[in-house]
Amino acid sequence: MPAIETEICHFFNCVLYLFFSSCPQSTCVHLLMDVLSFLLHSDPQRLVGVVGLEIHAQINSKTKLFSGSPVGFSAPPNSLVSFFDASLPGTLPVLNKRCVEAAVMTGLALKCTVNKKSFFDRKHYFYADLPAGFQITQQRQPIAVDGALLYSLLGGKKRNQVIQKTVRIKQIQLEQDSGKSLHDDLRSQTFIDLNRAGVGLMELVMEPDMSCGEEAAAAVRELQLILQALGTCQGNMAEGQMRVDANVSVHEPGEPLGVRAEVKNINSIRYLAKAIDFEIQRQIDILQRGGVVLKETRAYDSKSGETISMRDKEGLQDYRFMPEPNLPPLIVYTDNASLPPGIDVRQAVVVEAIRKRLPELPGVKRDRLVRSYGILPEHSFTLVNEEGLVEYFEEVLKATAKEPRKVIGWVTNDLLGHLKEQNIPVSQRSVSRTGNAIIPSCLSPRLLLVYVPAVTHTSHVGLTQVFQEMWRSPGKAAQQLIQEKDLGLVADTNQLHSICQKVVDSHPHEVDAIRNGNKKVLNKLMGLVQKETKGRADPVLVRAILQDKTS
Ligand SMILES: Nc1ncnc2c1ncn2[C@@H]1O[C@H](COP(=O)(O)OP(=O)(O)OP(=O)(O)O)[C@@H](O)[C@H]1O
Ligand SMILES: [Mg+2]
Ligand SMILES: [Mg+2]
Repeated sequence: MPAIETEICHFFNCVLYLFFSSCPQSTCVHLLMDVLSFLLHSDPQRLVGVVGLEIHAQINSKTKLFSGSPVGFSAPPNSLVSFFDASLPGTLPVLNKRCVEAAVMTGLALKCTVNKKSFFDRKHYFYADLPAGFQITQQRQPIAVDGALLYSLLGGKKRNQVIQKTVRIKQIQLEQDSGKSLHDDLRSQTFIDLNRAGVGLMELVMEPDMSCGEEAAAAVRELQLILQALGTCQGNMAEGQMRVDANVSVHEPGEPLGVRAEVKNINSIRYLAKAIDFEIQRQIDILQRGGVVLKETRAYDSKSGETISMRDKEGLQDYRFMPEPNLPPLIVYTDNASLPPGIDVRQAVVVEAIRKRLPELPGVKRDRLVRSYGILPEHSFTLVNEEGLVEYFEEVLKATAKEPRKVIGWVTNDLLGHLKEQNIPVSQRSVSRTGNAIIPSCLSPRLLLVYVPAVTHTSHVGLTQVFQEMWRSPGKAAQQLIQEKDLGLVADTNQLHSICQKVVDSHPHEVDAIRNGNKKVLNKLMGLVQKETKGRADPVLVRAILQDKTS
């Protein structure tokens, strides 16, 4: 709060104090004073949002965290359930090494400290899809702590300035997923599907370092790309493989954090941004009206675009955490040299061995693309954002030996435009919707090689036309379309001669300029010839003819 405002508040406080302290009913009065003083100190105009995320990422593993049942999304209900998943008495957990390795790898990629020793705990709550009545999680000492996620936003008027941000990762804990409740409203029945019960989760807890929906969305998108690059989580939010709880509060900068409301289980990045921005505004409105923000759990309703109260969090807090008695401490080893004698190496989780397997992460990939190909940073974001697009871009570059800046324009505008229009992910480019060869052939660099020389060397015009025709006429080969639609390169010397002559005759000033040594003007004449031929004239021939006619 600026000095002058502080002075004013202080003055009012003194007046209030003098006024009320002379009154007899002092308790009541002090309460009133507190409220008034709060209202004077808090300036709702200066309130800003604070966001901290908890992200549940399903571990990409063939089997569950503590049982051998397979993991699958759309299997028939209760077909992937072992006795342990159903919590039958006498069953015991057996830790899945693959899940531990996934959490360690994710921790390393997010610059966390990996705890050599971590523990499993029971978190008790009652819900029909949790047959044991508790979830095995890591409350006391999780597997990884104190990391950071670097992410970027596109800012500026044209949204082409890359703004780098960081959010701290408090911890990554291993835990079990719960089952699913399926509600049949018509018959007022609830069915339980335990296929998901016991699937391995990584809960990533972020510090409250973000301030709005856009930042949270960018951070979650970056995390999703990282997890997908690592292969530790498939990251498909629509299938619930990544679910986000958004903790939101508002406060005045420099003042302590406000009371948080937790918007649970958001399963789309777009909704995440909307839910957070709605929630920030809702809380600001409450404070501006002089109200109080409740500590509660809320849900996002995508239809109305609002968050709705689910339950009061205050009363819910007693999870009765206790150490999981059926699992020993989880030990991971720094390197092979630190393995104790007699241990089965195949059973051990070795951090340095996992570090060596870390792939190129999205941030590093983007930097490399900008450095090696001279493309714009925002284009590197587009490439990395679409699964398979970087590989495709590099294939095209290699096959055509074209300027990277040209290829990027074609790939990001034409190709992505068409794929988005048809709602086809780039990664599925080899799968044709129409069942014929149009998509793979369109997107194959080998095909580009076939038709690039046949269309044009200079502009994308011909190329784009062929491309569009191929989408319109599935199954037809590029060469066939070039002939049928007359899209080929105009290389007929007589025809080009007469077009060039026409251009030369109608531009005597330009011709004089060239003859007087201003060779750049030749480009203008070349442009005019291309205009006449709709960009399909062979530029090498045109240049030669024009040079001849203007010499
Ligand atoms: N004042 C605040 N405003 C916004 N976010 C906050 C605030 N205080 C804490 N957070 C965020 O709330 C989250 C707390 O997560 P944590 O898992 O520690 O506890 P929890 O939400 O109480 O437990 P549960 O796992 O049962 O949901 C963190 O992501 C943290 O950044
Ligand atoms: Mg949590
Ligand atoms: Mg929480």
